[in-house]
Amino acid sequence: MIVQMKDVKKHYKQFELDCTMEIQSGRITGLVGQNGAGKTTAFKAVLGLISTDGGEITVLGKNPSKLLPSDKTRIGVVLSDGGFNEYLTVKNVASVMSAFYPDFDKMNFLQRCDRSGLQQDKKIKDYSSGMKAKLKVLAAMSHDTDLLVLDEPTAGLDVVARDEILDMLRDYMMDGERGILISSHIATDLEGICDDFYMIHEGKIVLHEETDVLLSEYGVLKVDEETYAKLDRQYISQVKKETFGYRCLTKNKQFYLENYPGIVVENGNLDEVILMTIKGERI
Ligand SMILES: Nc1ncnc2c1ncn2[C@@H]1O[C@H](COP(=O)(O)OP(=O)(O)OP(=O)(O)O)[C@@H](O)[C@H]1O
Repeated sequence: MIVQMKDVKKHYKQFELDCTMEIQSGRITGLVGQNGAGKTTAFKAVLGLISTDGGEITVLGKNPSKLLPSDKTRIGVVLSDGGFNEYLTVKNVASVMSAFYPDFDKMNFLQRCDRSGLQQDKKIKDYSSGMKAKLKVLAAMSHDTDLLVLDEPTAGLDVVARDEILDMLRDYMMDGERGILISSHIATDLEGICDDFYMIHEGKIVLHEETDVLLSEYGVLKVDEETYAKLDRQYISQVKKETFGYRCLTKNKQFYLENYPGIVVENGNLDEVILMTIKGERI
């Protein structure tokens, strides 16, 4: 286990985090949630950047406050509100990284920047958002890490730039001993790359599921009132009233496909699950 959070609490004036989550090696774990749900707070707790008010956190076998500089070099980080000084060039960034990380491979970093179209002498302020995002991810991966913590690395990017970043992350995972914790509010990004994901809502983890299970076993039933009244609801987890009747989230779509051949059963996807979990009622 690379990261373990157990009942981790953080109180702010109008917000309370209560988070239990695990990140295993060889896996990409996603954290999804609306704006203000607590993703960045959870990430900062994992990284020891904020104090917590309860619970236990273990990162690479230690409490975050006990991580030595040599442990911290094993963690690559992209925070949504972080970044390099805009007046630096890629070459300057490489020099800064060399000073911080003994195992930083400058040549490899500069080659990868070149391949990603990042000109070495251009100031960061003159890069597009996509290029800035790629630079942050490349820098986070440029030293020998076991864990990447990426808070919204693809936010605000077009589909091509997003895809390039997701490809970089797939490359990074080729060595199976590593793990990634990534947040995004673009569900399709996480579906395409994560092995499992957690959903956070108002500071609480409301769902943890394997992506494969979600895509193969979850489904959404759309039924009129009459059908809903007769429906066996033992495998329905959330329900939402619609103009046509009811929209129902199930973790066992096969049951309804076999037993109710007449009704509409759509395949589950992360967007639907998020919507139903937040807007629907639990039954
Ligand atoms: N230092 C702080 N003091 C008070 N409240 C805070 C502080 N940091 C975060 N919060 C509050 O905690 C809540 C969760 O914020 P957080 O940044 O973790 O959400 P998020 O899921 O990352 O959202 P976003 O996607 O918008 O970045 C918000 O209501 C925010 O206002």
